[in-house]
Amino acid sequence: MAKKGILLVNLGSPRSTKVADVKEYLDEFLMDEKVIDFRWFFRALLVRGIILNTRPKKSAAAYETVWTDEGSPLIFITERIKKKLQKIVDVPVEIGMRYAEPSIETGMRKLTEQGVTEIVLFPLYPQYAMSTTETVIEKADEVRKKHFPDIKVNYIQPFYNREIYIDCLAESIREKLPENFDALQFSYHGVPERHIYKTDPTNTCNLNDCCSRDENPSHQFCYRHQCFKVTEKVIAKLGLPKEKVMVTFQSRLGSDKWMEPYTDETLEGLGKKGIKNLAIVCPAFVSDCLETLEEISVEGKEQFEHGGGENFHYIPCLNDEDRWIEVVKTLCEEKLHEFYLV
Ligand SMILES: C=CC1=C(C)c2cc3[nH]c(cc4nc(cc5[nH]c(cc1n2)c(C)c5CCC(=O)O)C(CCC(=O)O)=C4C)c(C)c3C=C
Ligand SMILES: [Fe+2]
Ligand SMILES: [Fe+2]
Repeated sequence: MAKKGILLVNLGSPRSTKVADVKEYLDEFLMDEKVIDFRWFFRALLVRGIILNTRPKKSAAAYETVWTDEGSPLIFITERIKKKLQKIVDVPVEIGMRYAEPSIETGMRKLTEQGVTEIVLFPLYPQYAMSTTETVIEKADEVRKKHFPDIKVNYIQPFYNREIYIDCLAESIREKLPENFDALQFSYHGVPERHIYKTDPTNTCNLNDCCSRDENPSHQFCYRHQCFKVTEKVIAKLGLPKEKVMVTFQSRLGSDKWMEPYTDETLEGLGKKGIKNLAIVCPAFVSDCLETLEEISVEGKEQFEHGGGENFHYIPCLNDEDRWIEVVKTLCEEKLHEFYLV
């Protein structure tokens, strides 16, 4: 009789805030062809010849500001999600990171050591992107074929449009919204525009109005559409007027054209537009991490205040909130049942 298990997969963090460890992590991350999508030679030239000469020091200093006694927030929050989920499901649960440790291989090994032969793998990203969902699935397939050829893996799809997730996110935001705010900003992690074109098998997305349409063949693989959809559904639940809401994209890297508008430039300009009280949320991330705790809560606040803003209110990610753990459980159980159906 097959034994089932759950593997929760998140992005991963360096093992410590030492510059050498951050460099090793960034090397693995940025040398991933699904992240920097150039041929190996040009990727290595850019990453190892340019980025890794300066970025590790800067990133290590940033990690230093968010690191705690428990380590990287991204890792210990994923660990907490695992522990809470384990209490309410009756199959083993492990975590694995796309980059660094504990790796996907480590997570799969821990599951197989408990006798698991069928894994439900959950990439913890609400929206599909080549640099997140797709690279996780590719890596997990590679690991499975190489080390665990006899196990089956079933993947949970991006859940950006699932009502249970939207309800959960909307409720979480509602509870944390300040009494008075002039605008609510949805800041999603950006991707280069090229990635969206590249992963559109239908060639019907031109990164224009089509991403906001209710129906378009490209939506299943369009990160931009999926960010807009989450925003649209959440503000409908919250009963907020569109005029009070903004969507922006953060964390760009390099000189390519990334999706616009950019979060940092927007934040600098809000004060002059009369937005003095801002609430901001980052729904591309289910757990708080460097990109929310440092880039938004600290740097973003400074950018907003520099531009004349007064009250900046960061709304934390879902992290290990009980209502979110229930959503994780439901999505996992749906996939666990698919195993019974085949
Ligand atoms: C949530 C989805 C994410 C997408 C899409 C994404 C794309 C993407 N990221 C980079 C470059 C960097 N991202 C970094 C950190 C980081 N990115 C995500 C998530 C997405 N990235 C998370 C959760 C984190 C935080 C990790 C942590 O340890 O807390 C970093 C490292 C930090 C830094 O130096 O700024 C880089 C670099 C690219 C190039 C990209 C798409 C092409
Ligand atoms: Fe689109
Ligand atoms: Fe990133």
